[in-house]
Order: sequence, then structure tokens, then C-alpha cells
Amino acid sequence: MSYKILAINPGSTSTKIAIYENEKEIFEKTLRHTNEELAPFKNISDQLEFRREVILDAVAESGIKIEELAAIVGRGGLLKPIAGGTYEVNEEMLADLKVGVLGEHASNLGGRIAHEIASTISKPSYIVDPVVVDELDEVARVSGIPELERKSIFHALNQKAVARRAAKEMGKSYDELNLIVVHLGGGISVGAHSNGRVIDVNNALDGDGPFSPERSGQLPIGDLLKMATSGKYDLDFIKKRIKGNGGVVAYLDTNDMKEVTDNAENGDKKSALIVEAMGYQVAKEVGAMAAVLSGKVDAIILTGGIAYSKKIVGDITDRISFIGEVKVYPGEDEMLALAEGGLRVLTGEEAPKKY
Ligand SMILES: Nc1ncnc2c1ncn2[C@@H]1O[C@H](COP(=O)(O)OP(=O)(O)O)[C@@H](O)[C@H]1O
Ligand SMILES: CCCC(=O)OP(=O)(O)O
Repeated sequence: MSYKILAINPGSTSTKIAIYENEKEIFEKTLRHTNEELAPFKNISDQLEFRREVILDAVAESGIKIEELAAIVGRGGLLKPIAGGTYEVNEEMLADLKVGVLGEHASNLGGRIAHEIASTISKPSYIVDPVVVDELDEVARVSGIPELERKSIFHALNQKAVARRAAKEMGKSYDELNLIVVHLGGGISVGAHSNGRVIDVNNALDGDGPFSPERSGQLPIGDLLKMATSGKYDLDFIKKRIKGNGGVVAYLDTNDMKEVTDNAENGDKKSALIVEAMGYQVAKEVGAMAAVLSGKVDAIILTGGIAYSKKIVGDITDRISFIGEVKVYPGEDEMLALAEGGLRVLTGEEAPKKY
């Protein structure tokens, strides 16, 4: 039996789409959205119709008719915390994606657009391993003050996809391994995967873990409070320093780590320091996750766009190779992971979960 599945992955500046026939990609396109195109929309939520139409135009270009699709799968967003897996899009999920119960992120549009398009052809829509997959051990939730609980917000889709791929290559099942997975992208997340569960991970969106191309990561909290109450900065500026205009953008005015590593190589000292600091902070977080796993680590996996950088991968590896084997999977496996999640449900291998 053959199933055609449309996968939709909305990012901050692009929407990636792909059509799979079972596990084989038969069409793929990255739809880039310029600042001018997105400027008229006050919130990410308001971009829904615009992105849906460009997706439909691209599918039309592919020559594949919408009616041929067996299901549509979108990247899942900032919903209430849930376990990993494939979820059928339902009314409660749509309402939570619309308001963004845990905040705004382009991934909130994935399930909504999938559902809108699927409804027109009376086919099911799903999300797979959304960014709020929460499998944290209870002990990992304690923040240090009872008013705040640590949250699990990370690149669950890619971390789990790449972890499964590594497990397969190691001749083992994902559920029988202890892995540390590092996603090095626009945001950076470092997860401790224990027998198929991500028992601890930094919140990649909100002031936790290493700094990233556009996020601050963990900050000295007392100094942050002084900054916030100094009268010199408004709240919006400070929020953007944590997410959007923080990390590498704040130091070097670019979120492009290729440009930064090239500049560092060509002798720019400031870029070189930031490149070194990124590797240093990531390695430090890997060390923390090794302690979470009591030192029993089968492999450490580096993935995401920045894993294309030999310099950064080398710097991290130098500091962490004493923990275990380091495996590198540059880029991401998100589109295939979405399609595979949908396929597992269509073939009956897995029942869809209910949100
Ligand atoms: N060869 C490279 N060297 C260094 N950085 C790279 C390279 N290729 C891509 N990157 C960086 O990877 C980052 C984007 O990673 P990606 O995983 O695509 O992001 P996201 O998690 O937002 O999808 C960007 O900062 C980009 O410049
Ligand atoms: C929302 C957590 C996952 C994340 O940070 O994704 P991006 O790096 O794609 O923004």
C-alpha cells in the first residue's frame, strides 16, 4: 500500500514543505519569506492564510494533486506539555495553537495549516513530536524557587529523529540506549535521552542552556534583574535580548554562524571569541547531561545547521570526547521525521495520540 503525505514545517523566515510517497521524498521546496512579506503581520498567528496560500501554490507546481494525499502532517508548536508521538489535530489543539498557550513560535502554524488543507479533502491531519514534548524526570522540573518550574521546550522532532537514526546505525533500538543529543540551530538544545525518554533538556526558547545564534541562553539572573529595573531599557528590549536579538546577534549583529566562523578564520578576534564561547557553553551543557545519565552514555550526537562547522564540532568534541563516542549528523531530519510519524499511523503501526 502506498501513501502520499504532505509535510509542513514552518520556521521563522521560511516554510519547508515536502511530499513523501511512503518514506521516499517525491517533492521538496523551501518557501522563503522576506522581512517585507512578513512585516504586515502583527503576530505569527496572523501569517496563517499567507503561508497556506504559498504552500498550496507550491503543491500545485509539483504536479501532485491535493486529492492524492492520504494525510497532512505539520510541525507541532507551543502546546501544553505532552509525551512524544503522533497526534491527530483536534479542536482543542487548534484552539491552543491559535493562542499559543506556551508562547509564540512559527511551529504553532504547522498543525493549523495541516488541518485547514486536510479538511478540504476530508483527510486526517497530524503533528509529530512537537517542541513541547515533555518526558522530564520529576527531579529535573525543580528550578530553585517553587513559583517557577523548569519546562521542556526543545527541538524534539529532530532530536528524536536523529537519535533513532544513530541507534539504527549502532544496531540497537532507541529505547535501549542512553544518548546525549545536541541540536545546534537558530536555538540550541542539549537533551539527555534515557531509554527513549528525554529526561532532561534545556529550554531552547527562554533563557536556559547555551547561547545560540539569536538567543541568550542562561544569564546571570541578579544582573538581569538590575538591568530590567535600571530604567535604561524597556521590557520589550530585554525580552528580545533573550529571544530574537540575543546570543550571537547581540555580539556580532548576525545570526549566520557560517559568516561568523568564516570571519573568525579570517582573523576577526571578536568572532573567534564568540565561536569559542559557543563551543565552550555547549560542551559544559553536555557535561551536565552526562551527569544526569550518571556517566552511562552510549553516544553523543551533534546535529543542526551549525554541525556543518568543522571548527565548532572540533572544539566541542575536544572537550567532551572523554564522555563517549561523538557522532555528527549535520542539518536536520525533520521533514522525513514528520512523514514517518504520519506513516506509522496510516499503516496502523501506531495509534494516533489524542491531545
Ligand atoms: N557550514 C556552516 N558553518 C557554520 N554554520 C552553519 C553552516 N551551515 C549552516 N550554518 C548555521 O546553522 C544555523 C541554522 O541552523 P538550522 O539547524 O538550519 O536552524 P533551525 O534550528 O532554526 O532550523 C545558522 O546560524 C547557519 O548560519
Ligand atoms: C521552540 C524550540 C525549538 C526551537 O528553538 O526551534 P528553532 O531553533 O527552529 O527556532
